[in-house]
Amino acid sequence: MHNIRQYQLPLQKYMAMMDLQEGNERLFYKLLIDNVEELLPVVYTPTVGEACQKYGSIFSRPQGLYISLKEKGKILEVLKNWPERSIQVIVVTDGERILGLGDLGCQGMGIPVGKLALYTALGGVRPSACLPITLDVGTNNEALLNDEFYIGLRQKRATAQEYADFLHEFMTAVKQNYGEKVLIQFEDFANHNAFELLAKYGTTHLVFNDDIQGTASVVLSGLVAALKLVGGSLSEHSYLFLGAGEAGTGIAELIALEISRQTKAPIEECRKKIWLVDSKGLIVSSRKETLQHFKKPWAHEHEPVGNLLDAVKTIKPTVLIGTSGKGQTFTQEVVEAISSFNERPVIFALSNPTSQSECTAEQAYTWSKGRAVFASGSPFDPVEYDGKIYVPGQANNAYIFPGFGLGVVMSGAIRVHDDMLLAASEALAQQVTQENFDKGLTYPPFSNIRKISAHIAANVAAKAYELGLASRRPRPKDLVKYAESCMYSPLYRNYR
Ligand SMILES: O=C([O-])CC(=O)C(=O)O
Ligand SMILES: [Mg+2]
Repeated sequence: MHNIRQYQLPLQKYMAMMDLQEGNERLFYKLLIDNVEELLPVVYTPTVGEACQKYGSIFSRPQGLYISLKEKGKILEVLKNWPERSIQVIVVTDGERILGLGDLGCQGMGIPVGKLALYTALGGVRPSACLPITLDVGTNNEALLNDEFYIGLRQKRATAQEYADFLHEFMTAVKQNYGEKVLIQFEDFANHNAFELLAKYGTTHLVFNDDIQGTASVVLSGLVAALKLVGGSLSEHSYLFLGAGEAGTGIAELIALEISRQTKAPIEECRKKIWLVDSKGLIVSSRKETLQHFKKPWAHEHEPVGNLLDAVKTIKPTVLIGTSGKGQTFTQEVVEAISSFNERPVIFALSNPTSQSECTAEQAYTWSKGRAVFASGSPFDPVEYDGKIYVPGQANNAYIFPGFGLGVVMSGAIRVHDDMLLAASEALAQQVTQENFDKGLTYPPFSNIRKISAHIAANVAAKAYELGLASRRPRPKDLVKYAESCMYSPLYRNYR
């Protein structure tokens, strides 16, 4: 830590940490686990975003497995080149939507590498059981195509049938090589592909989309906890989203599902409490014809509204959630408007990295005069406003996916079910203590994350058993203890 702290720039710390991961993996995990709050922003958002943008020019050694279009027809062979045989979790990207930074092509590799480092540090999945994969299907990022240090194929992205065939070969090869019980986490795919892949492979493979499902689970948990601060039940609130992509529609659907479970009302009814704004304004029924299919369930009866501020004023939501990938879109006017009719507005600015956050923590607290219950996707430091300290929560899927994945692999689950996402969400919300609430926090601190992950894993596994999706028999009696016993710890062996 002394060495790492000597570096001034976060990117230098990142590079030093990546060197350490390569040179002394145990020490890397020991540092990360013991200093998680300090190092998470280094190996994960926001710094990993900058690292991906500059990946070619900071490149020293390859990490993870690249599979390019050139390997079409030989993907199984390529997979067999990876030295580890017993893989439990794959995180795969095609780099088309890296955080809120757009198409970074092959340089998106930083994301699967970073996510899997958290699988191990936060969720205790053995490092050798983790496989980061980047599918190189080209990039439409002109700057990268012209960059002498770009590390990927210099061609436009494959699309349509060519893309579908390539992905199909990949999915088939993974199952053939590693069996049914390898968890495949899709990460940072563009909207259209993300929804399609999840729907297509959800019934044949053990797949999980972190941006749709992981984000949904973490945000639902934060909302349930926020209700302790603002009062009311989920169904008594109204929700407005800016951004109707993977995170926005994923969160919206999980909220609707949970409301439906709680009130026994049909899910179609529950969806009506939730409104989404995209780049063309409020999603309303008159736009239905031209909407992408994943937005259609949110096209409620309403006259057209062109922008977020007007939508806030007409819908009068109690909860405002940003998932658009664009920074500084929760303007002073927007925050003041929602604060004018809510005693305690709930404001979640979820886009990553920090540069893309819809507003900063300081802005949220200042413009709401200290009344907002605020959380963000990337970390913000505590803010002092009017003599009081406000601690923002970090509503990032990093709370969920490591424990979720551990629960899946330890129970030998063969499919992911939405109820397992609800189970993860519930377990996380239960880990928020009175002391956290007293500080205005809707998430427990990351310093306890391994204990939190064990509880999430146990609840997810319990649900998998209940649904008949778990293949590990017999079912361990105490699932929390079992989860803890499965967790990798970076200890040196004793030699005699
Ligand atoms: O990586 C993160 O910090 C959260 C996430 O999945 C995303 O923004 O795509
Ligand atoms: Mg992501």
